[in-house]
Amino acid sequence: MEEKGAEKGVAAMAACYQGFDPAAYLQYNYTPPRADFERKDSIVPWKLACLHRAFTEGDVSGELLVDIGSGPTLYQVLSGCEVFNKVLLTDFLEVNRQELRGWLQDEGGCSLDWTPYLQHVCKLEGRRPSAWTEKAAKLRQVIMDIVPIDVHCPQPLALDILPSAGADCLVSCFCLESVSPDLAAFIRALGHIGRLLRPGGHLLLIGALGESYYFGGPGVKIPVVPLNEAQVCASLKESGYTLIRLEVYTLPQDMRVGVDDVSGVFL
Ligand SMILES: C[S@@+](CC[C@H](N)C(=O)[O-])C[C@H]1O[C@@H](n2cnc3c(N)ncnc32)[C@H](O)[C@@H]1O
Ligand SMILES: O=S(=O)(c1ccc2c(c1)CN[C@@H](CF)C2)N1CCSCC1
Repeated sequence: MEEKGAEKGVAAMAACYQGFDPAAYLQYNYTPPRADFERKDSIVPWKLACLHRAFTEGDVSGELLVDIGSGPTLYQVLSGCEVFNKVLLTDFLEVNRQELRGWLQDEGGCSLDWTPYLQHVCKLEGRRPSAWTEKAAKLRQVIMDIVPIDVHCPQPLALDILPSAGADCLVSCFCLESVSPDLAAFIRALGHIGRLLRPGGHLLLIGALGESYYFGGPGVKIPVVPLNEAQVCASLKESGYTLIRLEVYTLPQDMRVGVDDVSGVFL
């Protein structure tokens, strides 16, 4: 009976995503006030700096970086694309894969101008902001494919996608807690994606704290598993990960703009 309940919850989540609107989602989360590069307490500089440090400090390295549940966004691989020769983007929805292909083909077919993000990461790397065109070219060069994924499947990707050894690094942002009907499904999904990773590989997991819903488009209210720090740590441990570092950012009041009820972000 329990299995049937889990399958029903996952199916209900998939149904919620049928109305997901990439352009609206980008507008809600990746434009000011949340994405305000002039504000010192904006979440963007913090998030991009965390990703820059994670990809450049310590021993995160190798050949293949896989982004789990990319959605229509690219910020999460702007540092990693300088460290890995191959980047695989993945998402459950064709509308998001199409949005990413639009950027990749560089024919104006995407809903958000990622230039400020590219310029900011160039600054973090000690390069002049005008090097953003080189970074964009680098990212287009290393993205090997944009493929379907389902983190609720024990085998989330098609069998022939990854090398037999697995990926050297996974990054996943605001995905698992936003697609899981409950905490048990969140933990199972952590285990499923862990099987894509080679032994000793790294997972950079970014997510929402205290969030119970978000809008994936006008009127598209999507339930989220509300997590606290302790649940994140316990879930990682239960699914076989060794936690290296956890950082938390508390969203300023004026960044709570009605598109969700998130209170913080962890990485
Ligand atoms: C909140 S968005 C996160 C997007 C992006 N990573 C970001 O940082 O903004 C959650 C993403 O998970 C995807 N998704 C939905 N169901 C999924 C599933 N079963 N497996 C993997 N991804 C799924 C959605 O299509 C959506 O792009
Ligand atoms: O932290 S954000 O404000 C952000 C970005 C994306 C999301 C949320 C928050 C909370 N709801 C999630 C629903 F899944 C999606 N942010 C937006 C600017 S760039 C860094 C990430």
